[in-house]
Amino acid sequence: MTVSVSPPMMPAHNHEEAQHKEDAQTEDSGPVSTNKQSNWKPLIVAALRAIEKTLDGLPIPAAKGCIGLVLKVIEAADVAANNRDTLKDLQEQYEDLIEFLKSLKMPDTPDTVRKEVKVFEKKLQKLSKSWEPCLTKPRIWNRIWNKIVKLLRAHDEHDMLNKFLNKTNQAINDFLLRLEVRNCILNYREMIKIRHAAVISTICHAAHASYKSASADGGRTCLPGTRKRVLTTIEIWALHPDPRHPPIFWLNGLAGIGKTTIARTIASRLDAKHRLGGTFVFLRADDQRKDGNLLFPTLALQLSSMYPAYKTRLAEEVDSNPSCVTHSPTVQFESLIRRPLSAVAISEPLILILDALDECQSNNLAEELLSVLMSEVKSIPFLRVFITSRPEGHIREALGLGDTISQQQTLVLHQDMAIQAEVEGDIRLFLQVSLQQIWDKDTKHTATVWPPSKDLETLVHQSGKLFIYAATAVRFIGGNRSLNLEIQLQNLLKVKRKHIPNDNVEPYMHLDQLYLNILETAFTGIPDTKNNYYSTRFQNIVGSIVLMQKPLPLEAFANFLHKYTVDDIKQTLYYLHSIFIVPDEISETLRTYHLSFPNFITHADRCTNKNAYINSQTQEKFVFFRCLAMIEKYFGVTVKSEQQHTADSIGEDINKFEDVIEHPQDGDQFIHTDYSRELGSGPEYDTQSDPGDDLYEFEDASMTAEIQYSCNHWCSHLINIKCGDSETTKHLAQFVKHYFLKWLHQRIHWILSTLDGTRKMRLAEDTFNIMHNAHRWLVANGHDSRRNLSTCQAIERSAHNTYQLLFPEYHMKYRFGNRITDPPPTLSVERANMQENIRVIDLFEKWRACQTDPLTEDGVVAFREFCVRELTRRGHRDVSRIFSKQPKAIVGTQVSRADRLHHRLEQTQANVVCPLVGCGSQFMRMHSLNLHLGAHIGLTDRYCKGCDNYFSASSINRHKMTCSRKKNSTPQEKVHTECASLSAIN
Ligand SMILES: Nc1ncnc2c1ncn2[C@@H]1O[C@H](COP(=O)(O)OP(=O)(O)OP(=O)(O)O)[C@@H](O)[C@H]1O
Repeated sequence: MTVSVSPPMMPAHNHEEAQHKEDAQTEDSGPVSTNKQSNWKPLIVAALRAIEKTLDGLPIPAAKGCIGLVLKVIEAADVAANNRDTLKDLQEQYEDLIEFLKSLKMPDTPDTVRKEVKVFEKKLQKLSKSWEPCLTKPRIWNRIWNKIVKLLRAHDEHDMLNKFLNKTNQAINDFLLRLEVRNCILNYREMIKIRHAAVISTICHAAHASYKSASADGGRTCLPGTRKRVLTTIEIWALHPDPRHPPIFWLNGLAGIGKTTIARTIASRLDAKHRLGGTFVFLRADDQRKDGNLLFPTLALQLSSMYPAYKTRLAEEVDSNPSCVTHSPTVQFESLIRRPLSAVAISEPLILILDALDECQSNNLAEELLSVLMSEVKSIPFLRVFITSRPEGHIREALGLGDTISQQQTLVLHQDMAIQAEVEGDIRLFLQVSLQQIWDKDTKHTATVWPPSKDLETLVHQSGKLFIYAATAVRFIGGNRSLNLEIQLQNLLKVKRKHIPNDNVEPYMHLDQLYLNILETAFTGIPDTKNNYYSTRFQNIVGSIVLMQKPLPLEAFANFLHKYTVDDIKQTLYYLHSIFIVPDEISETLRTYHLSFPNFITHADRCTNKNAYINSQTQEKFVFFRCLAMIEKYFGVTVKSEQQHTADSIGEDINKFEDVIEHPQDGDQFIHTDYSRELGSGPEYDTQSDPGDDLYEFEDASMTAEIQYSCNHWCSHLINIKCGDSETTKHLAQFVKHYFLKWLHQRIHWILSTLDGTRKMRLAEDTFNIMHNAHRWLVANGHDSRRNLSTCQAIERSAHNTYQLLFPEYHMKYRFGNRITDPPPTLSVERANMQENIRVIDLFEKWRACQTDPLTEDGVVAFREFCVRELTRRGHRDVSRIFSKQPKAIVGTQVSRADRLHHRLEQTQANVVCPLVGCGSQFMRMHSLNLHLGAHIGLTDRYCKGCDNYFSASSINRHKMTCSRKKNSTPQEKVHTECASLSAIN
C-alpha cells in the first residue's frame, strides 16, 4: 500500500491559497461588511436590471452596454465565489477520504478490501493529475489582473469543477459497489465452503484406515537396504508414465512375510512424491477397518484432502444423493471416486493402496470390491490400485476374472525366485542391525559385534524367510530389559526335537518352532500336569486374548475375566512380551503383535505344547459364559436407572412392547416358521451376518468397556461353540428367560436414539442377526427338549415384536431368519425425512456460522425461516405442516414433558447449554438440546400415521388417546406404535 493520494489536487495551492485568503480578506473585510454586501448586492443588481430595462429603446447604447457589463461582472464574481466554496468542500471531502482510506490499511483489513483501496487510490491520483493543469491559474503577479482573469474564467472553472466533482463521486460509488460485490462473493464462497464441509463430515468412513495411523508395531517401514528388488518393481509399476499401464498390482504372500511393511514403505514413498491418493489398511480387530463398505468413502475423503476440486465435486455428489455413501460398491465408486475425479485433471499416476484385503470382514464383499476395481479403474487414466493380501482363494478367484493380463500385475512373495534369493540377505541385515542396537543399548560395549556370526546365521536359517520370525525373535531377545540377552539368544537357538511338530511342513515350520520355544519359557518351573492353577490361568488369559473379537483395555480385560487381576495377567504374559503387547497403562489395550500367533496356538497340529494349546471350543465357551455373566451383572444391578431413562426417552411403548412379548395377543401377526425349511437342520451360520462381524458397536458412556463388549459379542462366541452342548444350552435358556428382554430393550433404545441413519440401520440389522443366529444355534440342538423350544419361541416372538416396533409399516413382510437390510425404499425415505426434521442442531450450527449477532427473538424467527428453506431444499414434503404457527418465546420456553424431565435429571451434570440469548437451559445430551431447540422454533415433528398429522412433543401423547379412540376398529397398538416409534426417534 505505497500509493498515496494528496488532497490538494486543486489549483489553490500554496501561494494561490494565500492569494485566495488575501482576496477573501480584502473582499470581506469583516462580518459586518459581508452582511452589508450580501444585503446590498441583490438590491444593486435589481436596480441595475431595472435601469437596463428603462434604457431599452433609448438612444444611449453605451450606457446600456455598461450596465450589462457591470451585471456580468457581478455574476462572474458570484460564480467565482461559489467556485471557491466548492473547491473548499472538495478539499475537505478529499481529506476525509484520505483519512478513511488510511484506516483501511490496518493489518486486520481483509486482502480483498486492501486491493480495492489500492485501485481506488490510483483512480483518485489519476483524476487529480488530469484536472490539475485545467484549474491552475496563470502566474500573474498583478493583483488586479489576477482578479480580472479569475472573473473571466469563473464560468469555465465552474464547469470543470462540476465535472471533477462528478468524476470523484463516481469513483467513490465504484469503490463501494466493488467492495460490496466482493463481500457478497466472499460470503457466498464461505457459505458454500461451510456447506461442503458439513456435507463431507457426514460421510461415514474408517477413521484409522490410513497407513499413517498407529499400528501394532509402531507403523514401521522396511529397514533401509532391505526389500530393494520388490520395492523397485512396485515403484516402477506405480510411476510408469503410460496411462494404459496395468492399473492393478496384487502383492501376495504368506502370513508374516512382510507385505504390510512393504505396502507401508511404498505408501510413504509415493506420499513424498505426492502420488499417493489414499490408503485403506484392513484389520479384522477393528470394526471400521474390517468393513469393506467403508473402503470407497474413506478413500474419497483422503482424495478430497488432496484436491480442492475433487472435494467440491464430492460434496455436490453427496449433497445431491446422500444415500450414495451407503449404497453398493459400484454406486459408491461411481459417485465417490469416478465422478469427483473427473473434476481433477490427472496427468501423472495416482495410486490407491488396499493393504491386507484378506482381513475384510466378508469374503463376498472383498470379491465385490475387487470386481468393481477390475472393471472401473482401467477407464480412469493414471489411476492405479496396489493391493496386498494373503493368497486367499476368494481374492485369487476375483482377480483371476476378466482380462487380467492387460489389467493387473501380480507378485507372489513366497514364490518369486529372485525375491526369495534376496530375502535371506534382507533378514540377515535386519537381525544384525536390530540385535546390535539392542546389545549396544543394553551393554554399552559398542565395540563388540553381536550376535556372533554363527548364531546370526542359525537365526537367519531358522527364520524360514519369514520376516515375522525375525521380528518376533528380536522382540524375544531384547524386548524385556530384565532378561539376559545371551540366555534369551541361546534359548532361541536350541531347537528341541519335541518342538518339531509331527505333520508340520513348510512354510510355517520355523515360525511354529519359534513360538514353541517362546511358550516353553512361559512354562518354566510350572509342573507339567494338566489343569494346575498356572496352566488354567494361561488358558483363560491367553485363550481369551486370542479368541475375543476385539482387544479390550487391560483393566477392562481383567474385569471381564473376573477371577484374575491385572497383576495376574502381567505375570502370565511376562515371558510372552515378544508375542503380546502388554501396556503399562491399564487403560490401554492388550493385544497380540501378529495374527499368526492366534492361528498357531489354536491348531493342535501346530502347537504341540499341551499346556499352551488353546482348545477353541473350551475357550469360546469360557468367553461366552463370561459375556453372559457380565450382562447379568449389568442388567441385574444397574438396569433400573437405565430403564427409567429408556421409558422416558422412548415413551411408554417400550413397556407395552414388553407386555406384547410376555403375553402375545390374538391380533399379533406372527409368522410361524417352518424351522427345517427356513433355517436348515444344522448350524449353517451365516458368517457374513455374524453379529460380531457386521457391527458398528454402540458405545454407551454408562457402560464399561467389558459390558459393552459382552452386549455386542455374546452371540459371536455362542455360534463358535459346538451345537448340543448341554451346559451352553442351559446357560442360554437362563439368559433368554431372565435377561434377554432387558438386553433387547437396551438395544432398541440405542437404535431409536441413534440419529445417524446408517448407524441406526446397522445396529438394527446386527440386533436381528444376533437373534437369528442364537435361534439357529438352538434349532440345531433339536426340538426335543421343551426348554429349547420355549427359548426358541421367546427369541422368535421378540424378533417379530422388535420388527413391528421399528418398522411398523412393514412388519407383515418380516420373515424370521431373513436379513433385514433392505426395508422398502419408501420406509427409508420417510425415516430420512423424519431425521431431517430433527437435525435442528445441525441446521442451527450452519445458520450460526453465517451470523455474527447474538440470537435474539428476531433471530429465532429468522432461524425458523432458515430451517423451512433448508428442509424444503432437501426435498422434505409438507414443510409448512411440521411447524406450528408461531415460534415459541425465548424465555420460559415450554418444552415437552420428556424435555423437562431430562432437564431436571440433567441439572446436576449439564454438558450443553441452549445457545439462545436469555434462555440458558442446560442439558446433558445433545439429543435433549436438539428437542429443546426444536421447541423454540415451533417444530412439531411428531408424526402420527393414523391420522396423517404432525404434533408437538408435548401434545403427541394427548393426541394418541384421541386418535386411538377414533380408530376403534383398528388395533390400537398399531397407531400408538407408529406415533411412539417416530416420536422416540426424536
Ligand atoms: N523389510 C522389513 N524391515 C524390517 N522389518 C520388517 C520388514 N518386513 C517385515 N518386517 C517386520 O516383520 C513383521 C511382519 O511383517 P508384516 O506384518 O508386514 O507381515 P505380513 O505379510 O503383512 O503379515 P500378515 O499377512 O499376517 O498381515 C512386522 O513386525 C514387521 O515390522
